[in-house]
Amino acid sequence: MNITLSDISLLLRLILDILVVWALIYYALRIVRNNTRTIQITKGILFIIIVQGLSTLLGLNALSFLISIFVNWGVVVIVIIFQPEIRAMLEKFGKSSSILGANVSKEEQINMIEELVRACEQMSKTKTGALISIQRNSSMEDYVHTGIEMDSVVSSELLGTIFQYGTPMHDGAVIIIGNKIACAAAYFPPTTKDLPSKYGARHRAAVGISEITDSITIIVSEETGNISVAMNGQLTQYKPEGLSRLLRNLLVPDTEKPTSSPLFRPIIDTAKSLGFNRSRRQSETRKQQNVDERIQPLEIVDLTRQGVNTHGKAK
Ligand SMILES: Nc1ncnc2c1ncn2[C@@H]1O[C@H](COP(=O)(O)OP(=O)(O)OP(=O)(O)O)[C@@H](O)[C@H]1O
Repeated sequence: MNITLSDISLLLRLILDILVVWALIYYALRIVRNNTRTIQITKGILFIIIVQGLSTLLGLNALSFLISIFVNWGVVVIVIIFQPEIRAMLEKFGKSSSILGANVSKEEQINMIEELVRACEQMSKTKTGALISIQRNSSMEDYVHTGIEMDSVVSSELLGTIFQYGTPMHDGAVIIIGNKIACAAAYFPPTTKDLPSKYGARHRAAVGISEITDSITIIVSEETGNISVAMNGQLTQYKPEGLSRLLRNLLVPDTEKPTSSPLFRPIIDTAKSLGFNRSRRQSETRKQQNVDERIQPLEIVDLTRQGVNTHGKAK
């Protein structure tokens, strides 16, 4: 059998086509899964598609006509409704890692984590409420503009001062980009999910921002002093040592590996954010390590699962 160059080219194009479509579906499903709003809207769209199928099958022409008008305009409606999610997805594809983007060295990043964890530990002891979000691949510029803009290297003293009760900037969130505080007193859109009643507006805001960006958001509870982290719509409680390990795992780039050419950086970053850079075993080990760092399993609020009662205990 003769395989020509055009056959190989056709095969490569086919593989590329499948990979791109797969990545788009994978991303879309991830966005839908992590956000109650998108789950509800997707259910609505599926319902309309089923009704249209049935109406065509049963010959209900008027209903079928009405739905077809709706479907024709549906693309525009979907783009408008999903605008924040589509934007987040495109930014994720197009932007390089915030660490690389902000040109932060490994030492600076480690120093930022140490200062941040020290601040959280101190605020936890004094029960000072805090909400701190670290930008990763998705841009948080829009949220920076809702607060008081700053450009200061992260230090535990500065974070402690910002969240000091009664000061003008203590209300709202701090956003960290690279190793700098980009703003204080920022507003995050709260989640629409049903959270256990012990979680108030601060935790809602943290979960909300974690649903629409890939940020890491740390909450220190004013009520209990507990430190929690919101990521991908999930809230997990950590001890300071666990928090430090988690942040190092997620934020400190692996410098032993050779750095990639700037041309391929966006592709590699996207692949990394999709989890292609880690072997399954490495990712399992890290996951396990993070699970071990959690303060206690019963305190984990897995918001993607339905079986959570009002005390935050998984059924
Ligand atoms: N949408 C928001 N964006 C940013 N910060 C917010 C938002 N909503 C509330 N906050 C912050 O959370 C504070 C109120 O927290 P609240 O006590 O209601 O929440 P909580 O989750 O019960 O936290 P805690 O355990 O600390 O009491 C506000 O003073 C404000 O600083």
